[in-house]
Amino acid sequence: MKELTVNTSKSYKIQIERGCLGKTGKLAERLFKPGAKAVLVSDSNVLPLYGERVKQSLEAAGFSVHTFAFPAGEESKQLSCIAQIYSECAKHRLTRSDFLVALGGGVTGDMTGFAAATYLRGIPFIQIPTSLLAQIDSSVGGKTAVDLPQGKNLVGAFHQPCLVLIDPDTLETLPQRFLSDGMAEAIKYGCIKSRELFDMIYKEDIRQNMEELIYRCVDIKREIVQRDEFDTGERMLLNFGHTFGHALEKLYGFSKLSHGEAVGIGMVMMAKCGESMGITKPGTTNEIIAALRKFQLPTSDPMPIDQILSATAFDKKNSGGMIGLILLKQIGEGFVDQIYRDRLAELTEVLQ
Ligand SMILES: NC(=O)c1ccc[n+]([C@@H]2O[C@H](COP(=O)([O-])OP(=O)(O)OC[C@H]3O[C@@H](n4cnc5c(N)ncnc54)[C@H](O)[C@@H]3O)[C@@H](O)[C@H]2O)c1
Ligand SMILES: O=C(O)C(=O)C[C@@H](O)[C@H](O)[C@H](O)COP(=O)(O)O
Ligand SMILES: [Zn+2]
Repeated sequence: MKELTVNTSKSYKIQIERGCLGKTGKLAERLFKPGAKAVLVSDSNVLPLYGERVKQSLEAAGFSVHTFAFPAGEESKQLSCIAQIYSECAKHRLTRSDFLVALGGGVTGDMTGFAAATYLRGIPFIQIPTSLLAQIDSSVGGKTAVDLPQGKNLVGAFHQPCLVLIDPDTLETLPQRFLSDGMAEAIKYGCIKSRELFDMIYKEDIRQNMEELIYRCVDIKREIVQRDEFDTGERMLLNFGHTFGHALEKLYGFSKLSHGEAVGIGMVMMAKCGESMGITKPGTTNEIIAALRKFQLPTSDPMPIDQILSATAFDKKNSGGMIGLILLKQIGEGFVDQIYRDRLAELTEVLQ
């Protein structure tokens, strides 16, 4: 078992332990009054796999639990689904001393977190991430959101969970495509902060060491988020590959590319730009491509660059006429560069 504490505006624990789903009730007892109500939010794939285990654990601890599942997939990450979660909360008369539980991947976590941030102007929620991506990234740090047709995560709030429970055993049922999806974000951490982590991912049989991978990634994210909870500086590093990645997701209607696939392509594009500007160490792009290929992740996309650049208008790192770009000096060393948006075309010429 590994445990970490996140010290942000709210302090909370992250527990990484095989089989810990069955401990949800015991851990929630420390946070909520006996008899509190919970709405357990999940998706159509995950609820049948793990819903009963979590529900029973919470009920055994004296909580009253209602479940709600939405159709699995990024296409559900919309305001209409949030409205359905609100309806569940209202139907069961949740108060501010009650709570939500997000059981599933990043889509479940982001939506449940946003519903928790806004229902009654804020109620607590527990993150129980079941995809690799959610275990290493989305369950920690309090970014919650839904997509709009215009772009990714355009409506959301910062709302930290009160507990993150990570059971690596749930990865046994995760389809290969989504395991790879999570590996893209793991490679991201290596790129921005740790050559050692990057090498571990690239050179070792990482499937044998998932707990260590989860711990290392979450620890990097925790440290960054503690220093910049509200995304005004260092936290933007976690967006490496996301400016073009989010643009691609949006351009394909949030259906063709998964988040990790799009971010992987975005990282390659950024590394190429950095190399062509003479900022990034030569050979970095090829290293990233090789790491992504190890997990059968795509490394390029035929979408025309002018369309990608137009779609970046909705990136949250835009401010006035400037946009924050996340670039690498080398693997393990990311930095944020503010540039004038009208220079984007020139700086990305290498991608034509
Ligand atoms: N808030 C953040 O900081 C943050 C960080 C990274 C990504 N995200 C968001 O996370 C989302 C992507 O997350 P994701 O890749 O987990 O997507 P997802 O939630 O859609 O899960 C991927 C697929 O795996 C299935 N699944 C999840 N766990 C499973 C399990 N244990 N067994 C079987 N199937 C399982 C889901 O049903 C789904 O079909 C995107 O919307 C992205 O924007 C948010
Ligand atoms: O936690 C963060 O900060 C991140 O940027 C993590 C990203 O992996 C994640 O995809 C996040 O949701 C993107 O945030 P956004 O602010 O660009 O919507
Ligand atoms: Zn991401």
